[in-house]
Amino acid sequence: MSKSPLLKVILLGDGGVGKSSLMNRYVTSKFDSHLLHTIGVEFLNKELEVDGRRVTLQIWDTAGQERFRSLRTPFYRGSDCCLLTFSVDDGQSFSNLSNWKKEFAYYADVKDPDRFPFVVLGNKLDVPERQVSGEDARQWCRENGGHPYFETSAKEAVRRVLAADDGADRLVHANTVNLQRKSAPDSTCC
Ligand SMILES: Nc1nc2c(ncn2[C@@H]2O[C@H](COP(=O)(O)OP(=O)(O)OP(=O)(O)O)[C@@H](O)[C@H]2O)c(=O)[nH]1
Ligand SMILES: [Mg+2]
Repeated sequence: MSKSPLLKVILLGDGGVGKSSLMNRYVTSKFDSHLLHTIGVEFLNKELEVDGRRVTLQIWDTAGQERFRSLRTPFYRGSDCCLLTFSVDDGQSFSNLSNWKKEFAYYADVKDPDRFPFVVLGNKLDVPERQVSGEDARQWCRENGGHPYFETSAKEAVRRVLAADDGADRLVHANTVNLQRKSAPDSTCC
């Protein structure tokens, strides 16, 4: 049998917006409220079936803090999809999306960023003090290339999984993001 195609997906966004938490949530049901900042990059592979075809999703989690810039940028090349992540309780992380997009396009050598499959994630939906509305985020996506937008909560997702769990020690079967989908104005994806 032929090897399943590899899809490289990279998570970018300010330090602390929850990139590592989202990646951890995708693999196990763990949520750590005292997670340490990532240094450099980490990745994991996940086998998926999309429309009847097996693919290997290779998720790259990067360090968002400015001081780690030179450690993360060499890993942008060859990405098939870029997840631009901000936190809905942090307006600055939302304002920085344009910078993340530019940084990615430059180091990944993307010729036409508006045609590249970026997906925008607004994380920490569970936090009550929201600074960025869903409408603001959707507007940014519309004006910057029509990127799909999903609201997420690494924390709430894990809570729900644990609540639904009957106590068996099992792995989470995470939702998959449909990269073909053009826009999803009201979608939430935990
Ligand atoms: N309330 C809440 N807290 C979250 C959520 N996701 C992450 N956090 C918390 O936010 C903090 C930062 O999360 P990380 O996943 O380390 O953030 P990061 O984007 O990987 O940060 P860097 O590695 O520095 O780039 C941690 O204390 C997490 O527990 C969420 O959905 N809700
Ligand atoms: Mg991290």
